Amino acid sequence: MSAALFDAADDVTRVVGVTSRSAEESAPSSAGRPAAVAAGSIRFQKVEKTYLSSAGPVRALTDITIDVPAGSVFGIIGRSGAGKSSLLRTVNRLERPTGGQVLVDGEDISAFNEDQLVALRRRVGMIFQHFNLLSAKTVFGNVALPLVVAGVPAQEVRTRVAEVLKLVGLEGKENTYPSRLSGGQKQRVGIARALVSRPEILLCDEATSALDPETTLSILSLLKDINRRLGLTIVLITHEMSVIREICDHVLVLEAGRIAETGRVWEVFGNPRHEATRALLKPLDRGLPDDLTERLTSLWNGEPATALVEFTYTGAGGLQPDLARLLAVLGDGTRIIQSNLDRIQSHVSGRLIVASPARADLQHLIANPELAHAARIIGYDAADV
Ligand SMILES: Nc1ncnc2c1ncn2[C@@H]1O[C@H](COP(=O)(O)OP(=O)(O)OP(=O)(O)O)[C@@H](O)[C@H]1O
Repeated sequence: MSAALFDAADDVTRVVGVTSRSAEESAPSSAGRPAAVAAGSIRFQKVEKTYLSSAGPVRALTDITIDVPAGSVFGIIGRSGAGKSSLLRTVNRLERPTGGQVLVDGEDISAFNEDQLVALRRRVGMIFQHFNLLSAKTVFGNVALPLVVAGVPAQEVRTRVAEVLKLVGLEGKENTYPSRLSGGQKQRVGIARALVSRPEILLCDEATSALDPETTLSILSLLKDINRRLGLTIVLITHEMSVIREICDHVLVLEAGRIAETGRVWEVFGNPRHEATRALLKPLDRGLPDDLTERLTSLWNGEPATALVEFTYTGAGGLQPDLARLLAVLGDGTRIIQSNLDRIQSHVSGRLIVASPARADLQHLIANPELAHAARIIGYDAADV
């Protein structure tokens, strides 16, 4: 989220409902939900968003239609300015679409009045990149805030805060102030505050972007754990494919406000179709080392040489690198040079590069659909690579 564009303190105020009339029971959480719709489902239907700025209209979202299954972890990724924040924030009406509808549990939230919005924001929790904690309040005070605002009795507040602090691993930190916490602990407080209202949906706005890699992994694993244990839907935005790979079931790639592609994570990783997706995946692809690239020739002169062959796996149809089969086809002297394989949602995808003695029929031998989804000779080296 572009910090300059939004007032983060204002966001958290609206999300915990400080400015709204307090009444936890103001509108029943499932009011109006069609019987067949699972709690925690979201449908974006022809969603459009155009901002009116002093420089003229800015079209942020165009024709977004997609379902977020209840109970899934759904990642939205895209380059800066692609529209991720704009889309995420329509789910709790921090942004209002200028066209189309957002349905939460089958209800169109665009016509919600103030009371319904208060109830919606209890069903849809949110965490932020910069945590947005109140520095003058302790961990307990921050986490308790949404319940206190909602007029929940003190004893129940204590019970529920203790419950969520245990869930996020912050027992014993109740009386600590945010300034004494690490970034990861602050985000755990943010998660606890979002969960204390027992939401069906958790929105994560670049929740790990301000954290180091190790803390990022611990927060992602906490989110996955919460998703599994509580069954709540998680929608997260990120600009890092590694975050998507780590915890998401489904991914939506946005490009200039439109859907570039979408699908299950293993499908999109294994066979990225859009240029924007391939660019986002690039940092995860190690590529061939320079020392090898520089030595390779594209033509073979028939003399003894080594051929470097790249096998590509998309994860489709259960096809995996089978070393025995590769050796049976390529023969003795075949060695693995580099592997860029990933196992996502039980599907193996990526690239395997092997060195094999050059021979005239090699191209024919590797074009075997039982070996890989695609295969190509990268080049030849007269010496042994
Ligand atoms: N309040 C606003 N007024 C005017 N333009 C806006 C506003 N909010 C967002 N935009 C514009 O809408 C487009 C999408 O912005 P958005 O913040 O949704 O993208 P993003 O993918 O989340 O970007 P980033 O990763 O940089 O946070 C951008 O062109 C942005 O400049």
